[in-house]
Amino acid sequence: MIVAVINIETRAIGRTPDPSQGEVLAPVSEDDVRQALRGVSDPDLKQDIVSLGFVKKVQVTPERILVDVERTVPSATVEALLRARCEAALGALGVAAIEINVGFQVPPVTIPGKTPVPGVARLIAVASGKGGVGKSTVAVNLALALSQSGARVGLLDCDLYGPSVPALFGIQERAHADGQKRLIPLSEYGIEVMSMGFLMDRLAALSWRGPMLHKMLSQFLFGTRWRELDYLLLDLPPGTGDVQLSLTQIAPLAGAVLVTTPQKVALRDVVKGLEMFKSAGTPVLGVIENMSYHLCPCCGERTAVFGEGGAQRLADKYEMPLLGQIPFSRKVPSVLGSGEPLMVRDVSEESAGDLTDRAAADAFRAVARATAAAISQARPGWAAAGPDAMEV
Ligand SMILES: Nc1ncnc2c1ncn2[C@@H]1O[C@H](COP(=O)(O)OP(=O)(O)OP(=O)(O)O)[C@@H](O)[C@H]1O
Repeated sequence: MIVAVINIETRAIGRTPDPSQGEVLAPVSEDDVRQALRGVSDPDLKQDIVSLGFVKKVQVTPERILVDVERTVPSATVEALLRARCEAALGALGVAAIEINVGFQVPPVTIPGKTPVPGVARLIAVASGKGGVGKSTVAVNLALALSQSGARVGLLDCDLYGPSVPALFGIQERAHADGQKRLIPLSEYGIEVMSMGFLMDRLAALSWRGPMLHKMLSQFLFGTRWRELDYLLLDLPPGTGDVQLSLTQIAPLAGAVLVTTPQKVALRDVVKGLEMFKSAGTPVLGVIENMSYHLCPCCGERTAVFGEGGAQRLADKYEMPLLGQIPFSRKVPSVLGSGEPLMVRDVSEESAGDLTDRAAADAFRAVARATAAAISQARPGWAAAGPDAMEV
């Protein structure tokens, strides 16, 4: 009994027991390990990893503790940090070797009344109230940033009348169908991409009415051979027209992000998008403010060209997160059409990338992290079908 008391004290102060003083560590149990890991907070979700259900396996022998941690958000960016936090928490247990494996699995979401998209775990709509706010640019770079964080990502260009994703990726090829008449997405920089631009002549004008648009969107979503994607991003046309309404009806959206600039006119139209998603039961993950500010490449001085704080005020008013602020970047527009989005370019100082490009790339990475965290906790279907609607 006395030994046990000494042991508890020994663990609590985190030092190696001294056998000459009669200190012997009692065998560490799985419960001890889980208890210690309750003190480890997930860097993105800000909750302890045990309550989040991320601790999947604990194995304890007198010489070694093995822990498998499986997150629901891509882990590449936080793997080392989380491993270090776990090691620090378990170090006090006094076992010689500690092995922590960190991985992730994005669990698929099923929304009652909506057909799942084969091969896709979570669909995220990228929408804007106004045209020209940089929605497609954000969608492409967000897809790349998510992919760089370890996720398998696809991008569906839902702008049937004016597809811009092929130009942003620099894809000239046409898409083909397989033996079962399913469209095969094109692949660029590790992203699976499908767009109307891969099926028709770039210059051909399309004039379809609602039912035809609906049919084409269904074909793109359910008739494309997506290959085990964690996230499929849908780049919506601006506004709240036929395509957006069709998509909110048929696509099992796990969430939506709204892209805006800081200008009043753009912000005002974001609210319409917000209402549209709300009435469809699609959680709005947050707002992304693009062209937020300009950084002087020489001195780093920040200028709010279109005004300051607009998206933050909107986010506060409608109780949604501001997922990030993306500054003007010289490399974003200059590469339009050349097929090299900012997130695949080397913008390091050594390669003569300037401050504005590095700031934009950092902002896209931060937006991707915030979006992945938000989608992992989103509860689609609540507004439409009540809190029990979602099955994960
Ligand atoms: N952060 C940025 N810095 C500099 N230029 C940008 C930035 N974001 C977007 N742009 C430029 O703004 C223009 C509009 O961008 P984009 O085509 O992505 O907008 P959009 O909202 O998708 O437009 P639409 O929906 O009307 O097609 C493009 O020339 C693009 O290069």
